Amino acid sequence: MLSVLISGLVTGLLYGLAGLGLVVVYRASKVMNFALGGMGALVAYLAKDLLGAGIPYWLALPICVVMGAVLGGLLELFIARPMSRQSHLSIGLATLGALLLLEGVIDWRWTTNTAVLPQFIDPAEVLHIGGLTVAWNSIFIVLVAIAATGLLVLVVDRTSFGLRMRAISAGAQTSALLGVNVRRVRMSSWMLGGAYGCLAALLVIPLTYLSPSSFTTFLLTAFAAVVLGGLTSIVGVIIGAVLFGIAFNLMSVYVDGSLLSTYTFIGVTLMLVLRPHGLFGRSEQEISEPRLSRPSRAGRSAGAAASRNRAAAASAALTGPGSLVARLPAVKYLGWVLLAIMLIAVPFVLDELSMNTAATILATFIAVLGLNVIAGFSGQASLANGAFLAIGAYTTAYLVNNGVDLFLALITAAVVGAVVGFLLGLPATRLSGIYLLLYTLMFAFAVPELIALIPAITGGADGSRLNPPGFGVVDAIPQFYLALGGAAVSAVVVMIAATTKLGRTWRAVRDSPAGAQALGYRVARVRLSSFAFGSALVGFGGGVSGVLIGQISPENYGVFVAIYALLAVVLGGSGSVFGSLLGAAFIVIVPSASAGGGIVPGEFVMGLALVLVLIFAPGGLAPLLFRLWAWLIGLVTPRGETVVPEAPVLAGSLHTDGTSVLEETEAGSGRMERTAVTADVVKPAQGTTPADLPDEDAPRALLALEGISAGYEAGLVLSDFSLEVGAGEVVTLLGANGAGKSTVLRAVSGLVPVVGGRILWQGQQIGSGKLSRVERIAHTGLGHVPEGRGIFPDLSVRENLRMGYFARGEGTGQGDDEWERVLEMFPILKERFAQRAGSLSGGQQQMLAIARALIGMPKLLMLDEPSLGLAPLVSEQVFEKLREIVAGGVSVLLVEQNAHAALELADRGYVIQRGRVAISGTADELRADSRLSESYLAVHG
Ligand SMILES: Nc1ncnc2c1ncn2[C@@H]1O[C@H](COP(=O)(O)OP(=O)(O)OP(=O)(O)O)[C@@H](O)[C@H]1O
Repeated sequence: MLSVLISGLVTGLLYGLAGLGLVVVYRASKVMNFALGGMGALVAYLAKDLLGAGIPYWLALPICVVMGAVLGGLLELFIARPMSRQSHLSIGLATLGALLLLEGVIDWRWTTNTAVLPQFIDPAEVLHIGGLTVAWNSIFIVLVAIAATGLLVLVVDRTSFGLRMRAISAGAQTSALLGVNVRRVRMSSWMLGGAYGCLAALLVIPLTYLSPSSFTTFLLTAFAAVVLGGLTSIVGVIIGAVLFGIAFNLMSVYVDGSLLSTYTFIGVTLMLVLRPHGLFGRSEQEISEPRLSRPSRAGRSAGAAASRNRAAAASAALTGPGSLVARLPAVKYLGWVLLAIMLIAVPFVLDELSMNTAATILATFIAVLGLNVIAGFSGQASLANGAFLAIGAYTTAYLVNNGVDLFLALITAAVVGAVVGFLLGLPATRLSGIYLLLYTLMFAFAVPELIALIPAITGGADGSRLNPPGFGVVDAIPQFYLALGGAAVSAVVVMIAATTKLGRTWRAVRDSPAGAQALGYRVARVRLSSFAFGSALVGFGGGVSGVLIGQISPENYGVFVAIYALLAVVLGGSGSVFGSLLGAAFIVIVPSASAGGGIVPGEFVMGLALVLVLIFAPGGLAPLLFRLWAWLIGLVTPRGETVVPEAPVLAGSLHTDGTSVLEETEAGSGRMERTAVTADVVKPAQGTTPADLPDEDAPRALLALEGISAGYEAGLVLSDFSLEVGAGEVVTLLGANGAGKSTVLRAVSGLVPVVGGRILWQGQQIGSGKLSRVERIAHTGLGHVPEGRGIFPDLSVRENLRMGYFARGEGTGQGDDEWERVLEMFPILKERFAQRAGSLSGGQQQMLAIARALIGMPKLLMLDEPSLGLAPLVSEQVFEKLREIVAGGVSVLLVEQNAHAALELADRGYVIQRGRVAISGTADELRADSRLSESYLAVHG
């Protein structure tokens, strides 16, 4: 018993260590780095080579851990960073691509065969304590794991890096405004995660075996252990993992080892339903930050506009009013008809081998399409595809082997798929992101066990034959037409569903669950319907592909089947029927081509393709082909017959270096990019000035906005907007909701790119040279307290204040004169030093936000609606503090709804209306202006 507990402890600590590798990255980037599995295997092979070359273990181990850190850094640099504006899930999928790529590299350089990596300490070396024998290697693992965990706790809780990491986990944009270099922190986290994951791999692989995917399998279980412990607490992760390891070992010895994954699935399900944030985790509060999309890139230059004109012409040729499509509706389906004819002709033109491949593609297409309904149409990424394929195949086999007609059996497989999908979907509708992935992954692990459990029906581990009369292994042509018929029916059913209300609600829920709920949709029910619908298709596809395989067994349906299916959805195009076909063709052809003597391993090609598509064509291959098709149709359309929409042109340059400040800050992360056309036409830029050189006629103003245009993907908000703030001046910016006030402040801070005009800050142009990134702008003395205060809720008051130091471009110091002065000014904060900032009252949070900005010693303090949501008395206290700050000589740019209070404080003011300056003048002039008193002062006075 004791030895089982000890081995459980060792396993648990290793799960924990691997889990920490995942958690560190997750905390900084909200991404599950699945590539860690491949990284661990790669460094283990490297370790084997180093040991083989005579390098001692004590040296090889740290070399390989450093290598893990380097791999982590490369992943951040080449995958996470270019994708930083995409959803976390997309980046997670790209790491799956990187996993395949790394496995391909291992295949290429080393082998696909299993090997053995020796243990650090010879297993023969044991310690006898009483009657107990413990291997020294186990003691070594326990000590290393405890030391590594302790070190990480110290780093995260006590160092400046840890503080920055926790801060960006709650709000990357706000951290950047405070001067934190978000990219650098993320890079360090990926490196740290790589080192921890690879250390775990080097300790665990010697206990099992070495193969390209052995550490991935371990890591997927570690993933479960980590989520059980809770992602927010490092110690929680380790304790959760140890409990998991011990329970796992006890079960495998005392209960039924053959049902381990099933018990895990049940445990994970209960945990996710009862404690969604794990045993020791808690719901982490994040700062609500705006998603800042850029104005359309296509509109930034005349050249781009011209090419967009051509693309628009081509699209209009296909779909626009008066277009070819409008005149001849059949053209819309021309592609499908051509494809159908080609497919029907396959048996007449292709040899048997190629025909079998085509049949496999079609059967795979059905399953990929089913997953696309779940993941692409309704936005629920699932790893249970292999399990549903198995359910469909076994149902079909059982019925056919008992004399049921094949077609009836296939329909039953679809019904069983739908029912199981519905049941699985019940808890799934409450889950999203990695929690949903984990849940479906555990289900995928459990199903093969359950299949083996009922050998009377499934044939157990030996599998089951599925050779319906007329469709046996030698009947290639009927098999092909079965797959083609199944694929055609599935495609038509999905196409019809997509155009009905059902399909529209799927997409509405995918694009914005909250928005869909506000519109009256029952989100859970909609998700459940897509889960059941998609699973029915996958079950049906399982039956069809089972007929093609002939002899089915649990190994056909491992978790990699699901990973490949997800890959096919993303590669082809999520939410696209044609994309599913492309994706299916890819995952069938590439591995079989490489198995047939290809030079490059199939995993490598698939992984690389997935990564490249996700980075450069996030919509998948189908939209690209569609554009090509539209272009071809455009070519054959007689000139002058198409209606080309007026293509708007955004003239003028963005920045002198051609890049937006926003692109570099990752401020808009979490949103899928879509290329939209901006409808506004803006005036040309007024020329640019090299930022690092003093301006020729240097402005006296501290801050000068000179006819700027700026906005978002949906359209420009500011146009020809000018404003100045002099040294020591207090300027207020007034305007109605949505007028563009916050956008002005965001443009100054570099969060929103300026596409026309320029902003000069102390004579240098924002967006270029030294001022090309948000955090660098903050370092030059520009303080920005954003709308909603931007307090880090889970950091203490003291830690929030320490964040202020980053704005000076230094590390976190404390206790200097400024610190003391600020605390004197806000004594309440000193009283609440150790308290969680999220537990402060609204007024105190506002004081904290202002105090934190002051610690950064700003020359100009920009405040976005500091009185928002505060009771009048508290709001008056905030203004009292602002008066003190102004008396101290800090310039202020104040955005306020309360015009009365703002004009009392300000020297001058501007009123903004629909992105332009409507009125400007001194505070007295504005107070006397009847237009202003009608619209603001009367209401707020
Ligand atoms: N992140 C964003 N993405 C797209 N559009 C946005 C975004 N933020 C604001 N907008 C749009 O830009 C316009 C101006 O918004 P902005 O927040 O600058 O106005 P505001 O004057 O500060 O008003 P409010 O007091 O409501 O914040 C609005 O039409 C708004 O819908």
